[in-house]
Amino acid sequence: MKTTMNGIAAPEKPLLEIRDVSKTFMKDGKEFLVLERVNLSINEGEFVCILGPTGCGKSVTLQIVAGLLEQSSGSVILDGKEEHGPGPHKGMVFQEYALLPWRTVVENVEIGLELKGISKKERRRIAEEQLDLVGLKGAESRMVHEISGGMRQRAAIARALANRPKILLMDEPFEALDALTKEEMQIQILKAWEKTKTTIFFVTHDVDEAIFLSDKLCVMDINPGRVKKIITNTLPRPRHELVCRTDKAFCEMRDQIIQLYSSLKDEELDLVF
Ligand SMILES: Nc1ncnc2c1ncn2[C@@H]1O[C@H](COP(=O)(O)OP(=O)(O)OP(=O)(O)O)[C@@H](O)[C@H]1O
Repeated sequence: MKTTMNGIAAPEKPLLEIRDVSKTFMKDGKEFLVLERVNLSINEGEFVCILGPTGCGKSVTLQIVAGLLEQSSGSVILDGKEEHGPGPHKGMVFQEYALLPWRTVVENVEIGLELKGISKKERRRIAEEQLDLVGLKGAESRMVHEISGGMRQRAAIARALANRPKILLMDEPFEALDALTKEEMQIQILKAWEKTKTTIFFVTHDVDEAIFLSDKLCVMDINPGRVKKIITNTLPRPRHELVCRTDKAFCEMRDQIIQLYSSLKDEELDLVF
């Protein structure tokens, strides 16, 4: 809860509302339900992670919010308006970096700005600012094939942030990286989030990553994908040091989530027997 200047608690404003979203796909000529009445609200400036076992529908949920998939029922409200389809106000970062190999790093970051018709000088200024924010100062003129996976993902984040999106949607963005680079990237995204105050909706199946990054965790159940529990993250900020992963609060949250996961397995066993 934020406080106003007179010290009175102000209600937080939901930026994104996923309301009763269900999704079915066709499989072998039959409909199968992947998401069942998913409800989730994300406040402006919040960092929310969606977590759950493989196949529970995390990516499908994110793709519906991104406008890349259409829900079968329910609605997605962004900043008070019902959303249909993708748009520049939704920045996206996926596991694959999707950078254009024939462009330099800075030219990749400028793509969205170019489409918006921003002048060359201004888009270069914005792109360089974003590259600096993600720790890529000095790599502006390098080609994509000349930089590491971690650097490519930084460039992809800079490109998404350059458009000043209302929300940044990230689907397991660090999964393809080695363990050390993944940890560096987690710290980097927290720093970028703190500076830009961008709302972030982040998909992961890595419990430690979700606790380290988020304000709120949405744990999903499987078959069909549903919201099992929404947990407020009690781990103090700032969290720039990985050592906070040994904090009591971190370990308690980890235990809580692991217990939730084992209850998902029990339910599946209940169904089997
Ligand atoms: N375009 C599609 N057509 C048909 N089925 C799909 C499609 N996209 C996803 N699915 C199915 O929907 C279910 C949920 O997929 P989703 O990718 O959202 O899972 P996830 O929770 O993100 O898993 P993971 O952690 O492994 O990435 C899976 O059974 C998947 O096979």
